[in-house]
Order: sequence, then C-alpha cells, then structure tokens
Amino acid sequence: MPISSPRPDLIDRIRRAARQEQFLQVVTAEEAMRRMRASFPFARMPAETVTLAAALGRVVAEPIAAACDAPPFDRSAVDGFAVRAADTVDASEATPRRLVLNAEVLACGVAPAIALAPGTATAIATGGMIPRGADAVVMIEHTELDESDPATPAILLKRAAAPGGFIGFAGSDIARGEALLRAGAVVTSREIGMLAAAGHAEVPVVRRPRVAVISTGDELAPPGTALPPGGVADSNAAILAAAIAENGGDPILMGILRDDEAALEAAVRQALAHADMVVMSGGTSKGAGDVSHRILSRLGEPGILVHGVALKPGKPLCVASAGGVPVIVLPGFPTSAVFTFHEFAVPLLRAMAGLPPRAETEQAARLAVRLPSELGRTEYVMVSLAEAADGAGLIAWPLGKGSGSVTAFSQADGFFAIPALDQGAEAGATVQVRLIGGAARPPDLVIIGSHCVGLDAVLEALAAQGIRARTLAVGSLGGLAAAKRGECDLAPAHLLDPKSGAYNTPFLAPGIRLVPGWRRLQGVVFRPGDARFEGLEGKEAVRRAAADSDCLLVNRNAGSGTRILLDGLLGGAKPAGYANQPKSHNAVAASVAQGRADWGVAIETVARAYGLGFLPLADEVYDFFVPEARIARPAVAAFLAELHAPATRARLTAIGFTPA
Ligand SMILES: Nc1nc2c(c(=O)[nH]1)N[C@H]1C(S)=C(S)[C@@H](COP(=O)(O)OP(=O)(O)OC[C@H]3O[C@@H](n4cnc5c(N)ncnc54)[C@H](O)[C@@H]3O)O[C@H]1N2
Ligand code: MOO
Repeated sequence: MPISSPRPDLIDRIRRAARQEQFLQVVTAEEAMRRMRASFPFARMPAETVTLAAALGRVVAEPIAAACDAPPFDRSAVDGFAVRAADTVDASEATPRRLVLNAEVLACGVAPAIALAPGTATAIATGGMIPRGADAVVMIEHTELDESDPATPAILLKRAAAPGGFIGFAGSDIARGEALLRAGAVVTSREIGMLAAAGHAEVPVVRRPRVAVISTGDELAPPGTALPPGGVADSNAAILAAAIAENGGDPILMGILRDDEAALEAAVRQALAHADMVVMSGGTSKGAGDVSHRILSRLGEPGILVHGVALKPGKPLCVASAGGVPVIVLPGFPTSAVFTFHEFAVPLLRAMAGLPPRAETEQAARLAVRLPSELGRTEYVMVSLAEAADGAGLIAWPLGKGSGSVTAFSQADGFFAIPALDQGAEAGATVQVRLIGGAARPPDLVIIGSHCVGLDAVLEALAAQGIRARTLAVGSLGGLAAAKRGECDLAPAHLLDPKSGAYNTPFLAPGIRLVPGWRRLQGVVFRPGDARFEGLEGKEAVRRAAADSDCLLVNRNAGSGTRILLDGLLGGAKPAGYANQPKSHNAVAASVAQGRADWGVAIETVARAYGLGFLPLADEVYDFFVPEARIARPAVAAFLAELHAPATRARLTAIGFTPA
C-alpha cells in the first residue's frame, strides 16, 4: 500500500537519519580503545571497609597483615600429656618412665596454672595450652596410668618424646605482622577463613563501581510482562546487569526510557549523580542516534570520544566522558550490545573494580562453512565448537543468528574475527576461536539439521545423564551435508522425495545410516474462524488458498522438508506471499497468528501452541542421519538408547508425535 501522507515524525526521522552520517565517524576498535584509555584512568575505585560476612567476591584494596598469631599460643596437637622431653629420654617398653601427674587438666580454653616441674606431666587436650616448663606432648595411647600410689597418680611412659613433639607453636601458621593478603586478591571463602583466624572482623575492599543501566526504546517492556504488538522484552538490561556484577560492578537498574530526548537526558543526569559509569543500550544507530549524541554532548567535557567503530557487531557504539564519568551507549541489538559491552566496557569496569584483565583463551578450529563478510568492518562470528569425526581437532559452526539474536552470545562457545579487509572466510579455513566463559568444552553430542520439539524431549533425558548436546537448526539438507562431511553426530531430517513419495531413505549416502525417529502431522495452519479454511480438507484448502490472491501465504525456506511438501502440493504455482520464507514452523505460526499472513504449513504441535486452526496434509517422517564413523561414540549410543526407551516414546506420544 503506498504511503499517501507520510506522518511528520516519519519525515523527521528520515531527515535525522541523513544527518546522522555526520555524527558516525567510524574508527577502528583499537583507536576506540586508545581514546578510552587516554580519557579514563582505568584505575581502581577508592577503598571501603566491609565486614567478613559481606566480603565474599570483593577485591582487597590494600595489603592486609595478620593482626595476631595463629595459633595464638603454643598448643597441643593431640590428646595426651605435656612433658619435658628431657624426662623421657630413656623411656621404653622395658623401662617405662614414671611421671607424676600435676593436679590440673588443660582442656581447650584453660589457662595453665601449674608450671611443669621436672619429673611431672600434665594432662592436656588437643588444642590445650602448653604449660610453662613443658616442651613436648605425648599421646595418651603411648602411656599407661600408674595408680600404684593413690596419693600421687602418675603415668608410665613407654617411648621417648622429641622436643617440640606434638606442639603447634604460636604464630607457626601465620605470624602477627605477616602479609596475609595482597591488594587485588579476590576474597573467597578461603580468604575469609584466614582473615577471621588472623584477627580481622572487617576488610578493606575496593568500592564496587556503580554502573547505571538504562534501556531505551518505545518497544521495550520489562521481562515477563505481556508484550503488545511490536513489543520486545528488555533483555539487554538483565544481561548487562548480570555481566556488570560478574565483572566486579554494582549494577543500578534505571529501567526503560521511551525515545524522548528530555526524559532521557533527565535520566542520564540522574544516573550521573549516583554512578561511576553509565551504560545505555539502544537508539545509537541511524535515525535515533542523534538524540543520544545531542544529550551526550551536553553532559560535560570532553563529551563524545567515539561514535562508530568498524566492527560487526557493534558499529554504532558510542562512548562519551561526562566530566570524567564514562557513558557508554551500546547498540540495541542484543548480540551487539553484549558483545560491545564485553569488548569495551568490561576492560574499564574490571580496572575500576580492581580486577585483573579477563583471562582469554583461544583455540584453533576448522570453519565448517564459507562465510561472506562486509568489507571494511572487522566481523566477529559467534561459533559453536564440535569435535571433528576424523580426529582432526575442532570444527567451528557459525551460529548464523545475526546481531539481533538474544541467544547467539549466550549459546556460542566463542567467536573469531574476519579481518576488515577480507570479504569472507572460506570453508575449511583454520580460525582462532576466542572462548567465551573461559573453559568452554565441546558438547558431547552435536546435532545439526532440522529442529523439532520432539528432539528436546529426547535431549532432556540425555541431560539427566549428564550428556550435553548442542543443536544447530540449519534445515534437513544442511544437516545431511554436515553428516556427509562427518561434522556432526546426528542430522535430524524430514526430507520428502517427491518422485517416490518416501521420506529420508532416498537421500541416504555411503557412510551414513538412517535411524528412524517419529512421525509428525503436517498441515495447513490458519486463524480459527477464518471461513476460507474452516471445515475444509487439507489439500482442498491449499488449492483454494493458492487461487485466492487476497489470501496471503507464509512459505518456508528452500531445503526444508515442509517446503518440499508444499511445493509438491502447489504443482508449480506461486501464490501470494510465496516469497516470504522464514526458516521454522514457529515463524510460520507466528506470522499467521499475528495476521501478517493467512496460511502456511506447519506441524500440528506448533499450530496448537499458537492457538491456530489445523488441517492435516501429510504424516511427515522425522528421522536421524548418523555418520557411521560416529555411531559408536558413547554419546551417540546413549542418544539411540534413549530414543527407543519406553519413557521417551511415551513423552513423544504425549506431545503429539508417533514414535517409529
Ligand atoms: N539504515 C541503517 N540501519 C541500521 C544501521 C545502519 O548502519 N544503517 N546499523 C545497524 C546496526 S549495525 C545496529 S547494531 C543497529 C543498532 O541500532 P540501535 O542501537 O539504534 O538500536 P535500536 O534501533 O534501538 O534497536 C535495535 C534492535 O534491538 C532491539 N533492542 C533495543 N533495546 C533492547 C533491549 N534493551 N533489549 C532487547 N532488545 C532491544 C530493538 O527492539 C531492535 O530490534 O541498527 C542497525 N540499523
Ligand atoms: O554493528 Mo551492528 O552491531 O552488527 O548489527
């Protein structure tokens, strides 16, 4: 439909977008970091004192010496008798030494009153204070009570004691004044124990940098609230707050702000009054970017340091210094936001928190597929790692979800860079993958192909056995190709061969086996009550809808089993909407449910989940291609066992599938 009278705010937005070009002065990531280092001290915050109970995870601000000795006095390490070693020199089984017992028992916490005279011994407990005159302790089991003279109870000692034997001397663990913790140490339960033993009830720690978090965007709603049409859950604030805490900061959630310059400026000023750093997300790019740009130039000198970095994700990053306080505006796209936060904000945050730079681990891997890349921007590609079947190390599978993904950063094992001057990376190229989260290890089971909720039911059972699976939804044909290259353990597929009408078997190749999975019902989905579909038989509905130019289809991507089915039914026709080709059953259902399309083909379970009408078309077979080279792997064997287990079959049946 043509726009007959564009709204003034739309015109304004287009004008602003053009102006925005003047603001975005893209620099390299290195230059951006150099400017940040020149403007911010990258130094730890001042110290504050906290109690031991509040010290966990904090960074020690200054060297801490032991305030007292540990142990605080010479003490016995065993239950027995304090003696003079010289009195025991000749003691043996044959010639035991008789030592007269002193009239006190040195339990823990008892201060000795009687000095130990030659020829005597004092009963002492483990932890008891060594009396004056004693220089060794003998264990009770190496003595015998001698009550031959009831007036003077004594012990018979059958072996010699070495001077210092079984005595823990004062300060032997920590001596008063000895360095206990150095500045920069992170306080764990172990440090807390030492501090308590060495006489400290409190500890000077680096004050946590307070980081205000602001999300901007008219479309945003707090997580968990019902989303209006066009609404998006504010996930950036949640992930950023947690990442701030993980990196030593104290997040202050300022909430969601609408795209309103005055309100946004007021919020940023309020944040600056309390915070040591301000992190915003959204509204940095074309059209809206000049709003934050204008605000940031008014907040104090020197103002904007960087606006635009030659990075993907992360191009519209904006960094300003409001009178020395860092204000970092991250792109709104979730992957871009969290990636730029880790690259640019985290180094500064950790320095302010007194934490060392994050340890970075790299691992070489072979890129599974060819990737084109935009010239002029360093592109960071989020990847999953899998072990190659041929034992040739790791394979990197791009997640392929783009900057708008909320899961790419969370699900990736790491990322690698395609340099700004390269137009892409070739399949098979060796790439250096920087691991996210430090100790990522490849999953036990790599599943690449078509996704199905039934698969989740099997994987849940595997997870209960501690087997971690990674699934990459690339479609049936993509999975089959990966299986042929030996790059996955399982390739779930529902490939219909239009000639024979058979599923999957016609696609078998040497070195690949087919393990039957389950059947699922495919059908036409439509909004309930739509008279164009209600009551029709599936194939008839397809015929009528395809002939109605007002009835908009949402198709599926080429290579998907559903697409092959639909193309077969359409017999070469390309009804209205045919070019709209999302990649999942869910996207088809969402499109119909939200009225962007009127019909599509999806599986019954998904139709039900979206409250849609459903007209059965075909029983679709969902099986697993398994490379023979991988079939003996324990995780694959466990998967196959679980697949056929009665409990799994019952679960699959309950959610609407028919196990093979
Ligand atoms: N014509 C052009 N358009 C875009 C360009 C460009 O150069 N020319 N750059 C693209 C790039 S690169 C990025 S990155 C994004 C960044 O856009 P903004 O920073 O202005 O972000 P928004 O438009 O506000 O939002 C983008 C996207 O992210 C969602 N979003 C925003 N905030 C949140 C949040 N707190 N939690 C979850 N999701 C959020 C928002 O709903 C949008 O979907 O611009 C490209 N466009
Ligand atoms: O540079 Mo933007 O951050 O990718 O999509």
